[in-house]
Amino acid sequence: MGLLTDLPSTVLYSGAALLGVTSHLAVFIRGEWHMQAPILFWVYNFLIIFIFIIFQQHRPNPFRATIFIATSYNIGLFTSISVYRLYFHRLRHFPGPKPAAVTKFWHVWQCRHGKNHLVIERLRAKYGTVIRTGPEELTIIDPSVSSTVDGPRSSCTKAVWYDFLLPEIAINTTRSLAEHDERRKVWDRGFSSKAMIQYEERVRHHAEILAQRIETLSREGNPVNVSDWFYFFTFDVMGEFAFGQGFEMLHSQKWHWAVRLLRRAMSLLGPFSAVPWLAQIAFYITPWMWIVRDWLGMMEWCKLRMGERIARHGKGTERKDVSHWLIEDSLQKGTLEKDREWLNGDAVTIVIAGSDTIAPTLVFAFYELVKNRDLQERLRQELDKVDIYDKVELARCELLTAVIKETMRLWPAVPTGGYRQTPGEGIEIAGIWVPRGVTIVSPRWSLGRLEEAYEKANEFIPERWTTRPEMVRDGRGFQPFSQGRFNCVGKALAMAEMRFVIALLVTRFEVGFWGHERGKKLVGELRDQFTASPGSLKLEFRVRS
Ligand code: HEM
Repeated sequence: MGLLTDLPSTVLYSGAALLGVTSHLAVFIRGEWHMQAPILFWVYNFLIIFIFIIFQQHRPNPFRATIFIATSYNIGLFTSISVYRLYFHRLRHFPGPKPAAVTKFWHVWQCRHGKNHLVIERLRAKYGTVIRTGPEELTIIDPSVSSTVDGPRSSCTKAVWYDFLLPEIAINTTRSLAEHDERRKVWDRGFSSKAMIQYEERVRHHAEILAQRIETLSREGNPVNVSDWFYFFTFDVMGEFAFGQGFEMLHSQKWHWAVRLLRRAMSLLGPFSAVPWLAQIAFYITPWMWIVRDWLGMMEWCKLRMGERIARHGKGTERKDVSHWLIEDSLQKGTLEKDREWLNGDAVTIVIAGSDTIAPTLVFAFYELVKNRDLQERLRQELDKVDIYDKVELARCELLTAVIKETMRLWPAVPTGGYRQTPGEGIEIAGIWVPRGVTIVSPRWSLGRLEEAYEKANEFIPERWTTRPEMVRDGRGFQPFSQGRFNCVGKALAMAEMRFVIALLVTRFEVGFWGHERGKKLVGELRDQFTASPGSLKLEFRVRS
């Protein structure tokens, strides 16, 4: 204690700065620390209070001395981190903004309006294909990346980002390959062709309600804000698949409060997903705060619904939904109580992954169909020739599938997300050697707009997927559902759902922009918060005679 109180101030502050440098070089330089962030936060604050108490008895101005000591430590720590990341780090030779190499906070600031897709586009224009977008992160905009990091021979894992939601755990957030593969087997059972038939019936039922609602609005001479209605539809469907009960938004014609919470909480993923350690601190230390409270409130709501869903399992009233298969597996293994966190997390996954992806894709598909009325008419002609209630016939409609694919290319539901981490031995990606432990970002938004990969890349031309294949110069980067072990388990359901909704609405209505609407808000207010969150789009649906 004497050492701390008797030493001259300059020696004390220099010692604190040296301790900062040492703690970086000896401890923090290795491994991942984001999950320890809450503990580190408490230890740091506890030590500061402790030093202040000691100084109170021995220093003339204890408060000032404590602040100086903390500041000296911080300066030592952050100078060491910055110098190391800029001049000695394994990624120092990669181009990119210097502040991004020092701290992820640079990216947080750039994404403060939820426009990561545009931030990356600006960086691509300035730095080219490979950009260091974080101290340990490379964004690589090359069509070959997906097959390298997600292909069958890849041993890449999911990156630190996926710890963002801990302690909740779910199939799409676990970073353990073994745990993921085990859980995936259970999920696959829930998406067997037998299970799919039951889901599709319910999708159709809800789509019919959607069409009726739209018809009522249209007959009353009202616009249809598809950025609301397509979300009402998808959330109602997925709520049923997760908890055996929808959110009833198609009936109430307004947002369910839990979905509102969920969507507000998802906005966290826009700017803050770059710093998962900050999210951990917020979850543990400030659970009462603003969006954190929304997130935790939404999780609690899902937990309660899942509890009710489990209670209904096996009773005569139960309808087979995705949760049925997850609960059934836990019951068979006798691990229901142990698996509760998985079941809660997976239920949230069903709702978010199933709704927040299909809804924006439908919104943008209709945006493109109203921009190009000739295309809409050609699609209608194709659909008028088939029985849209026949799933197989619908899947054979080439233009319909092409419209969906082209929408997913230009307006991907997951615009920049899907981060991977390079394995222990490092890996060659797009002809570059990337060392171990590096986060790889391969943004679909930018890949879909690569002129090297697509002729007239910024134009919506569905024929590139049918009669004009030469317009796809390099299709390897087109992975809207991802590929390999982490690929989308709901892909077939999603395609069937989107095909049916588009077919139903296009054959029943003629669709145009409402009034002076031209989609300015839709695109201008589009936010990238892992999934795409579009602005509003008001359309006019006129019942076909
Ligand atoms: C347009 C519709 C959809 C698109 C574009 C889409 C896209 C994706 C993508 C890109 C991934 C990989 C995410 C990552 O790497 O972190 C993914 C995973 C996943 N999706 Fe979808 N998805 C769609 C619909 C659905 C539906 C309807 C469900 C059903 C509940 C679903 C459930 C999942 C699940 C559970 C995963 C995690 C799979 C795993 O890690 O094994 N998705 N999806």
